[in-house]
Amino acid sequence: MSAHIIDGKAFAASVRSDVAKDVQSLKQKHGITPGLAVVIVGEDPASQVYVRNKVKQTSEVGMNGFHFEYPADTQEEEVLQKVHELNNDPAVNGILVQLPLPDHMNETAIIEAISPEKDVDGFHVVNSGLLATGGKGLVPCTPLGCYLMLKDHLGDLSGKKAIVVGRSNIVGKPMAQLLLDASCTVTIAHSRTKDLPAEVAQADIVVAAVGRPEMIKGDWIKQDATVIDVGINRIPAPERGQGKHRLVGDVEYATASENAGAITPVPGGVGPMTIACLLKNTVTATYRQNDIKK
Ligand SMILES: NC(=O)C1=CN([C@@H]2O[C@H](COP(=O)(O)OP(=O)(O)OC[C@H]3O[C@@H](n4cnc5c(N)ncnc54)[C@H](OP(=O)(O)O)[C@@H]3O)[C@@H](O)[C@H]2O)C=CC1
Ligand SMILES: Nc1nc(=O)c2c([nH]1)NC[C@@H]1CN(c3ccc(C(=O)N[C@@H](CCC(=O)O)C(=O)O)cc3)C=[N+]21
Repeated sequence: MSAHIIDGKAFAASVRSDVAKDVQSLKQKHGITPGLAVVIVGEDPASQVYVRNKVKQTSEVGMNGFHFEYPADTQEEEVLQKVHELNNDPAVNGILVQLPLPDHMNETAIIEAISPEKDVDGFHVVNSGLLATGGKGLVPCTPLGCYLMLKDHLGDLSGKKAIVVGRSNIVGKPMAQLLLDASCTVTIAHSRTKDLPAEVAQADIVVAAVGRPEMIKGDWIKQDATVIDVGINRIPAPERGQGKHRLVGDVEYATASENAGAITPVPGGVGPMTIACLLKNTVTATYRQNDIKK
């Protein structure tokens, strides 16, 4: 059996269309245009596409976008200064500082400088704390996108066995938290996990967030499991011409599709949903900052 392909690109378009409606209503009823500020330091080539898509889609949904680029050798103090300025700017409802930051910067210090109400990435310790304790904060975009796709495809998730491979603060941990909140039985695997194939084989839901091209093999996947592939890996593709690359996920897609009930492709799966959820979080933040009920 060949798996159902979960179309993240189409789902993201529908999330953005809902966001655009909210933006319209905020403008018409309240005279507010949500604003998203993006701060980028240095030139990480993998981040460039992401940033381009963000800028384009921010204006497509009718929001204001503010874009700040700094060279890689900028002092941390200058970025902190900008974050403070954006915290105090009423036209800015959401702030995203693109990661990774150059090595000489303290990533944590910069993230914690963002006002939690404007932290549309959901990386601030206040927001991760709220997520961990069932509070109402802002949820990191990538896990939120994965969760929305799972809910849309499976409906009730309660009692399902889920495995999250990867335990980063930005993907793995918040993903596990969301699955736990949805009453899944959750395993979090990482580089020290003893028998990863055996752990994966038990799961009804597999979320792969490792950052290693196609490391989750297709024959590990339980029959009819739902597979969400967060990985975005650029690998050489000489078959497309000299120096060309292509994107692959963390899951061996062709073989996993034979076992899985449903699977997200790369590209066209989690990536577009991440950006859609960033816009969604910006609208959510705008409602809350202005004390408006949706
Ligand atoms: N689609 C999207 O919107 C986004 C995609 N990504 C992609 O998702 C992937 C993960 O990102 P991120 O969480 O930031 O990555 P990190 O590098 O921060 O974390 C990777 C995790 O994978 C674990 N890991 C590494 N090797 C193995 C292994 N052999 N077996 C099991 N676990 C392993 C690590 O374990 P340990 O903790 O033990 O070291 C770590 O917890 C990347 O491909 C990234 O590009 C990221 C953000 C957004
Ligand atoms: N503060 C911060 N927040 C982030 O959320 C964040 C970040 N920093 N740094 C980088 C990672 C990576 N990330 C992606 C989002 C969308 C796509 C995306 O749209 N991908 C398309 C493909 C794009 C292409 O063709 O290259 C897809 O998968 O279909 C990719 C990567 C967000 N990240």
